[in-house]
Order: sequence, then structure tokens, then C-alpha cells
Amino acid sequence: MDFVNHPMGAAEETVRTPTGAGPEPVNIREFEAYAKATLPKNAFDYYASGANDMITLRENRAAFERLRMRPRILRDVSHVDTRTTVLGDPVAFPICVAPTAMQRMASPEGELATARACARQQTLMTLSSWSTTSVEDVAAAAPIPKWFQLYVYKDRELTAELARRAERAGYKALAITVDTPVLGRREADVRNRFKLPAHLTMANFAGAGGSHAEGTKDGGKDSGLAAYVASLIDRTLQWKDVQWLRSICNLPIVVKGVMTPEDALVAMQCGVDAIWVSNHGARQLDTVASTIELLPDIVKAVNGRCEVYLDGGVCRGTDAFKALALGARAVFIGRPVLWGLAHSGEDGVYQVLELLKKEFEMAMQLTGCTKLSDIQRSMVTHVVSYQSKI
Ligand SMILES: Cc1cc2nc3c(=O)[nH]c(=O)nc-3n(C[C@H](O)[C@H](O)[C@H](O)COP(=O)(O)O)c2cc1C
Ligand SMILES: CCCCC(=O)C(=O)O
Repeated sequence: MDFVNHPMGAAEETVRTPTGAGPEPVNIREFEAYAKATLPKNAFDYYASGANDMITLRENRAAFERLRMRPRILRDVSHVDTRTTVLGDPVAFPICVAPTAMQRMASPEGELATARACARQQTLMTLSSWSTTSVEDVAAAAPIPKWFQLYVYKDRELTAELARRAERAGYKALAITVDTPVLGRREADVRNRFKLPAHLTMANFAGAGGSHAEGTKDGGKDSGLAAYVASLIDRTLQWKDVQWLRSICNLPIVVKGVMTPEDALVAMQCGVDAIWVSNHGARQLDTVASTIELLPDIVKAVNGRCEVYLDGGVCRGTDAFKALALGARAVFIGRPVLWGLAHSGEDGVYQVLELLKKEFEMAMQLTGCTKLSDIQRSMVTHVVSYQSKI
């Protein structure tokens, strides 16, 4: 009972207040405010932006906020078990880490810090193809299951070799990102002429060309990243290539970026191992629906035949609860990890995960759930179901 024994002082001693950044964060929003106050503008803008008018970016949050919890009471919640598995691998709670590119812009240790924090929290990390630390170095940083996110390059041999490197390094699945044949237009990046800072590289491509995101073709009037994607990423990618992906390595394949039940059905016909509902953190096609609104129809179409995950806007334990109630096996977080990194590297990511884990546990206790299978569809309802009754 530290709180009782030391009613004053302890909290004040730990408060860190860099210029404009505020006191120690108590929620994800405050981690973001800290990152905004401390990161270079071009890095923060790249991390935070959505595409175009950022309507979907707001919707990813707003749609969670429109869902209301329907708790059950008096159900002995003295012990709560949040453990589950994703593609057979154990995680301590169903909140995992989505791939985000270029994490060393947020903190010097970048992806290594994220991997270590995930290991300490016993959750799963997905490493981006566009990491600023190599696939091998991240594997060596922490002994815990990880997935590798694969972008398919025009150079298929380079792509296949990267997938094989991930397999050799012990990654447990390939998450193929299918929503990025071209890079969405993030206007702040255009304004900032965003490019990877010179001291960093796309570490998986060192020596293979394409290790820097700076090749603009228009005299530098656009985001350097958009030109980089245009020159290297394979826009011809199509469903039949799932077979090709199967042929290049033996890892299970997760399709990241499914937004309709129609495509979920095609994905299953192609024999994918899991479906990841994502609108890429609202960074690709603006005005697509929020992922939590896309989820129920996709879960219905999949009908239990494979695991379904969700990312996009998850900032609260109740968001994860809502996604599980609507049929997701687990959720993934993108930006909150970057805000944790910006705050205090490995410890910051650890704190972000701890916060979400604790909030999720509390959401379970306050809804009368002691294990994940207690989380029911009926525990979440849309706000209009109340408004229509008044
Ligand atoms: C800065 C940033 C970089 C990202 N880089 C990648 C990437 O390299 N590969 C990928 O598949 N998705 C990438 N994403 C998308 C995330 O994996 C994820 O879908 C999204 O961030 C989830 O939304 P959230 O940030 O609201 O949690 C990126 C997202 C952000 C914000
Ligand atoms: C091909 C895009 C890589 C980075 C990314 O996914 C993002 O910025 O959203």
C-alpha cells in the first residue's frame, strides 16, 4: 500500500516535465501529447497522420466511442485470466503490436526496445519490413514469438529472400500487407517533404538498394516515402500471388488489410491462415469505415474458419474488449507503441502495454468476465439502440 504509506512526494518525484510535455502520462492520449511535444515535427507528423481529410482517422476512434458496454454484475471477478493464443502462440493478453515503420525516429533503440518490451509483457510483436533495425537483430533481442510484416517488392527475389530471412530468424508468421499498392496521401508528409533521417536506414535492405526513403521524382515536392513506394512496391500483387507467397517459405500467412466480407471469403478460398481487419491506421484510403464497424460482417463471413484480428484506433482497454465481443481473436496497436517509444524507449512501450492490459482487465471485471470466453456479443451495443428508446 505505497499509496497509503507515502501520501505525498512519491508521485511528485517521478514526474518528468520536458518543455510543454506535461506530467507522467496516465493514458494513451497523454503519451501522444508527450510525443508531440518532444519529437521532431516531421517524425511526429509522419507517425500521427492519416490520409487526406483524416475522416477515417477520426472514425477509427469515434466508432469505438459510439459503442456502449452492457455489463453483467455479481459474478465473482476476484481472479481474471486474460491469456490467449494467436495462431497457436501464447500471449498474456489479447493486445499485440502492429508493424510500424522506422521506429528509430521515435527512440534510439527503436524496434529493439519494442521487442524487449513485448517480451517483458509476453505479447506478440509484428516487425515491419521497413524497420530501422534488421529482422535478425530484432529476433535476437528478445526470445518471444514474433511475426514479420511483408511488403511485396517489384523485385520478387528480394522479397522472397526477406521472407526466408524472417523464417530462418524464427518469426512465426508472415503478415502480408495488401492495402498499400500505392502510398496513401498524408498531407503533412507532403508539406514536410518527409524522408527518413540520413543517420537511419531501412535496415532489411542494406546493400540491396532501397535502404533510404528519399528518392523523390518530382524535384522534392512530395513525401519522399510516396516516391519510394512508387519505385519499389509491386502494384501487380493479386490473389494468385498468395500461392507464390506459400511457395517461398513455410510460415503461416496472415492477410493484413482486409476490409470487406467479400475479400475475407476470397482470402479463405486462397487458404490464408488468418485475417487481419485493418484500414492501415486510416493512412491509405480516406473515408473507408472504421475497423470496428467493418469487423462484424467479416467475422460473420469467416464463421469461425480462421482467426480474425483488428487494428485501428485501439487506445483503451474497453476498445479491445469491444473488438473481442464482436468476434476478434486479438487486437493490435500501432501508434500507441510509437508514443511509448518517444516517451521512454523500452520502458515507455512497456508502460503503454501495461496501461492497456490493466484497462482491459478492469473492463473484464466491470462486465463480470473472468476469462476471455466470458466476453459476449451482448455486452456491447450501439448507442442508437438506447437513443431509439427514449
Ligand atoms: C507510422 C506508421 C507506420 C506504419 N508502418 C506500417 C508498415 O510498415 N507496415 C504495415 O503493414 N503497416 C504499417 N502501419 C499500419 C499499422 O500496422 C496499423 O495497421 C495501424 O497503425 C493501426 O492503427 P493505430 O495506429 O490506430 O493503432 C503503420 C502505421 C503507422 C501509424
Ligand atoms: C509502404 C509504406 C510503409 C510505411 C507505412 O506502412 C506507412 O507509413 O503507413
